[in-house]
Amino acid sequence: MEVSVGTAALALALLLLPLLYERCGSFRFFCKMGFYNGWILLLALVAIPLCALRGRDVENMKIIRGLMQHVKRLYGIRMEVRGAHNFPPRQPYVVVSNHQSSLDLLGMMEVLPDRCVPIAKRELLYMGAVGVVCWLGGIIFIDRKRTHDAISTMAEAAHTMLSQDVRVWVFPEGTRNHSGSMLPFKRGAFHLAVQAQVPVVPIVISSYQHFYSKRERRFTQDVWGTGTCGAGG
Ligand SMILES: CCCCCCCCCCCCCCCCC(=O)SCCNC(=O)CCNC(=O)[C@H](O)C(C)(C)COP(=O)(O)OP(=O)(O)OC[C@H]1O[C@@H](n2cnc3c(N)ncnc32)[C@H](O)[C@@H]1OP(=O)(O)O
Ligand SMILES: CCCCCCCC/C=C\CCCCCCCC(=O)OC[C@@H](O)COP(=O)(O)O
Repeated sequence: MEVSVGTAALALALLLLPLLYERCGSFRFFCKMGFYNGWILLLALVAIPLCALRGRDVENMKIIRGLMQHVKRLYGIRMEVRGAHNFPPRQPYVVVSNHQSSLDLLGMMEVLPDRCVPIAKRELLYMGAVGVVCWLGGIIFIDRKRTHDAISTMAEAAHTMLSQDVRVWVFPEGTRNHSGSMLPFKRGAFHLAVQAQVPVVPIVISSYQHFYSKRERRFTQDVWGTGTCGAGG
C-alpha cells in the first residue's frame, strides 16, 4: 500500500495536535479562544434569519441570549448570580458594569434583562455575521473617537429608553480591562441616566483571573470559574 507524503503529514499532524493541546498551555489557550469566536460566529449565522423576521428590534436580544446561554457549559464555567431581584421591575434604567474581556458576554447573557441593549463600539458592526446580529438586536453603536457623535447617539438613546421602554447596558470603563482594578469611568452612562431620569443599576462581573488570563495565555478547565453578577438598585 502506498501512502503519499501529504497523507502521512496529515496523519502526523492529527496525532501531534492532541499532544500539543495536552502539553502546551498557550496552544490550548488559542484553541479555546479560537473556538469561542468561531462558535459565536456560527451562532450568529443561526441567529440572523431568526432575528431578521422582526427586523432591528430589541426583542431580538431574547433570541441572542437564548442562543448564547449554553456557551458557558462548553467551557465548564458555572455562573452564580446574586441580587438579580434588585433590577427595577417595571421601568427603564442604565446598567453599568465592569468589562474584563470578551468572556463578559457570558456573564451579560446570564443576567441580561428583557428589553435591554448594550452600548458597543461601532467596530463590532464590521465583524461579519456578529455585526449583523448586533444590529438586528438593536445594540447601540458609538464611535468612541468622535465624542460629539457619541453624545448625540446617547441623547437619542435617552429618548428611546423612555418612548420604547428600553434598558441600556454600558461598560463605563469604555474598554476591556483585565488588570483586576477599575479604570476611571467615562461619563456617558451617567449623563444618559440623568437625561432619561432613570436609575443606574451597578453590576459586577467577578474577576475570572483564577481561570482565565490573556496575558498568561491561561484558560483552565479544571478550576470552575464562578461569574458573579450582583445587581444593586
Ligand atoms: C447568538 C448570536 C451571537 C452573536 C453575537 C453576540 C453578540 C451579543 C451582543 C453583545 C455585545 C456586547 C457589546 C459589548 C461591547 C462593549 C464595548 O464596546 S465597550 C466600548 C464602548 N462603550 C463605551 O465607550 C461606553 C462608555 N463611554 C462613554 O460613555 C463615554 O463617555 C463617551 C460617550 C463615549 C465619550 O467618551 P470620551 O470623550 O472618551 O469621554 P468622557 O470624558 O466621558 O466625555 C467627554 C466629555 O463629554 C461629556 N459627555 C459624555 N457623555 C455625554 C452625554 N451623553 N451627554 C452630555 N455630555 C456627555 C463628558 O461629561 C465630558 O465633558 P466634561 O465637561 O469633561 O464633563
Ligand atoms: C468580515 C469580517 C469577519 C470578522 C469575523 C470576526 C469574528 C469574530 C467572532 C466572534 C466575536 C465574538 C465576540 C464579540 C463580542 C465582543 C465584545 C467585546 O468584548 O468587545 C470589545 C469591546 O468591548 C471593547 O473593545 P476594546 O477593549 O476597547 O478594544
